[in-house]
Amino acid sequence: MKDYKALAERYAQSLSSLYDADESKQLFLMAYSFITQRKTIDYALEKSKTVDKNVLPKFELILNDLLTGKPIQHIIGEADFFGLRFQVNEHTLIPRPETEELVDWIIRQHQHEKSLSILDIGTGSGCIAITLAQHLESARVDALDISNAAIATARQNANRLHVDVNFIEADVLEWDVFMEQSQQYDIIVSNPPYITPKEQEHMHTNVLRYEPHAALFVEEHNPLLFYATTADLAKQHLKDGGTMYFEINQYLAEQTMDLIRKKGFADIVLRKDLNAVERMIAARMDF
Ligand SMILES: C[S@@+](CC[C@H](N)C(=O)[O-])C[C@H]1O[C@@H](n2cnc3c(N)ncnc32)[C@H](O)[C@@H]1O
Repeated sequence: MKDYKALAERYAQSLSSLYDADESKQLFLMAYSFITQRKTIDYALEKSKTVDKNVLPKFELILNDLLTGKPIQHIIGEADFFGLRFQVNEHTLIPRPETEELVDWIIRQHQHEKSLSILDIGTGSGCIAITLAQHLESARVDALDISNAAIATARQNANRLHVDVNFIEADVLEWDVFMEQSQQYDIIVSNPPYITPKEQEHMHTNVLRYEPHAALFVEEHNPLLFYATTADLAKQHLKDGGTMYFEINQYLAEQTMDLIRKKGFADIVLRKDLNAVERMIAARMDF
């Protein structure tokens, strides 16, 4: 580990200042390239020039964060999602590639429809809501989350990306109190918390240490609570012919399908992600 750090420092000194980006980010990328071996030393050298000595302390900090396993996205404060760059922090889940697949599915299904109304439940960084608003022509998008801090971050992301989304701070479990009957949607989508406490032991410690637990975990005795709640909400607030989309827990795929069936939905489709894991569901109301 120590040699590794020394090696990274040595190469950081000859890091290029050709980039316009923030120096610490350059240094981070250098260090990261060594730590992950994703980029070769040749790549680093090709970009090399002498780096200002004043920057080295920053490099130390970044490198130490990396060595303790802090996610890259939290170090640079950004994550890529569907070709867009989102600000992320300790209050928001880092958007995942599986969720990009869910969004891709929705866009392909609805790209030729105009004036869609969409509700994203548990928006976090806003990645689903903002990406859909950007890709689906003239869509009107509402997005809710229980976390005030997540909503603030999502709002900043929408502003930075020049996308119009109506953010609502609310607890979805109380939807029947705050939602007006007139709010009707073509699409209701949710990537809710779905990990049971028992699954924690198989999870990477960095996820447990750095990501918001309220975004990840449900209670052991009621792991499908958010799916049942959203299905009830959708029965009242999906337009005739509207579709509900979920990201799901792969270990609870059958139970989630059963639940949605029992709630009266039809045309239920279970879809695998690129890793062949049962990861998402679409369903229509059987009116
Ligand atoms: C798995 S994260 C998904 C974040 C984002 N949509 C994504 O796909 O990256 C679940 C989100 O649900 C929110 N959440 C948890 N409990 C909630 C509740 N009762 N009502 C509304 N949102 C809730 C969390 O704050 C978190 O942002």
